[in-house]
Amino acid sequence: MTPAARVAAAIELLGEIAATGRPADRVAADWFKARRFIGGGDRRAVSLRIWAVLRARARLGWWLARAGAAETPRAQVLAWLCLGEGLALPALERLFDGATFAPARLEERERGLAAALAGQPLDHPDQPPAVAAELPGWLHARLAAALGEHAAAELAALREEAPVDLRANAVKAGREEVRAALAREGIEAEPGRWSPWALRIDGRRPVAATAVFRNGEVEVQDEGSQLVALLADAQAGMRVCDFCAGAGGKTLALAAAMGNRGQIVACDVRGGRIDRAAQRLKRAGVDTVRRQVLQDERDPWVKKHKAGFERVLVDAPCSGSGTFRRNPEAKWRLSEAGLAELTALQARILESACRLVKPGGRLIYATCSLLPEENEAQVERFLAARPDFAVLPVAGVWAERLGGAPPAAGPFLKLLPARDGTDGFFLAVLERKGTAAEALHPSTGSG
Ligand SMILES: C[S@@+](CC[C@H](N)C(=O)[O-])C[C@H]1O[C@@H](n2cnc3c(N)ncnc32)[C@H](O)[C@@H]1O
Repeated sequence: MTPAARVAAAIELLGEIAATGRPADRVAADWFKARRFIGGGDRRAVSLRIWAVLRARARLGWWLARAGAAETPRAQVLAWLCLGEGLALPALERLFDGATFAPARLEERERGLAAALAGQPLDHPDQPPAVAAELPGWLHARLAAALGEHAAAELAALREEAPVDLRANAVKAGREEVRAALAREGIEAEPGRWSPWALRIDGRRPVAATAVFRNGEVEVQDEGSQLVALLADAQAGMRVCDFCAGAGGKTLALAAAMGNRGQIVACDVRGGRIDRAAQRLKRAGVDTVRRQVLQDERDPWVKKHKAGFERVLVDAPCSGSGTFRRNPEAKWRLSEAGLAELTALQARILESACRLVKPGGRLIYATCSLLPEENEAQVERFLAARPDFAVLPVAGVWAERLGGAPPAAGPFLKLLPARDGTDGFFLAVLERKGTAAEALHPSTGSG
């Protein structure tokens, strides 16, 4: 591809992302799949540019509005080339030259726009805080309030690109073994800060193409996700339910924590996601997982298996506000009404999934959100309705599983990107009162 064709491709792909409203990574994957003639180098260059534009969307929009220009994908890319890549008018005219595969020639008003933006920085002191933080106004207000003294550092971190973490699959190999194998394939990795499985690699490397990935010795997984699975404290021989298993990221880690012994039931309402988990489980050498597609959270399967599990992980559907580094466009798809729907769903899931926990067993509630309405408030509401559950302070679980102390004090685990180097996560461990014997004669009538 010529440099101009790469620009044209970025404009086209951004248009597709805006039009479909689907997650940008999936739209991009489908777009490249339909254009297999685009080689690896071109693909990387186009991807880098569209992610850069998506990450800078609010600031680019602010500059475009100031110049009186509409916020189209073409204008966004033009503004990015000026403000993010430092190109001036002559270079832009060479890219927008109207040749085959190149973007159409610049119009007069676009030349004016480029002249107005040339030499300007992307960040400007007049930008409102929400624009500078790359967040919708309502969400900026909520996150800033929730993060308090951490707001400046964490909101800045959420704007940046996330690191790439790997999880050595303990079912097949130790961390040092995996690290050495990756090094032999040219990928340097450093041990993570918290999880005994974690390796962090430098930048975007083709991990999926390595032999060590293909034979299931390593998975791509944020260190925060690994900690959630470790703190679920699933042990060999236990019966564990992963209620919102999705494509099985945490299921795989739970199985590794259990030494691939015991039984895990991976549930989800999306059958397609669980099917994707099947391939990953096979590659990882995990054979303790049964898959269960649920109609909804109150599927009769739940009642049938009440008090049947020592551990129930609810990795709830959430705003994903702790992972905005990875999905920079997700925040623009979220609305206040959508958030209210999510919190109502989380409450319904907790209310139903808790029935699966044996007396003496644990319900682990996790989100990748930084918003208290999805986290602490959700747990408080649940505990008020279910006095047969009590909070198990996370520090004790952390000390037992990982040694030492969690990053911050408090009954729950809260991970913050800038402070802890992970995605943002929340985790609460709730123990069901009573002993295992009571499981046969549960005293609460709610089933
Ligand atoms: C945060 S994602 C799970 C990610 C997964 N645990 C992992 O580690 O890769 C939340 C999941 O909850 C599922 N979900 C949504 N509504 C649900 C419901 N009512 N009952 C169970 N799962 C639900 C979604 O399909 C989604 O896969």
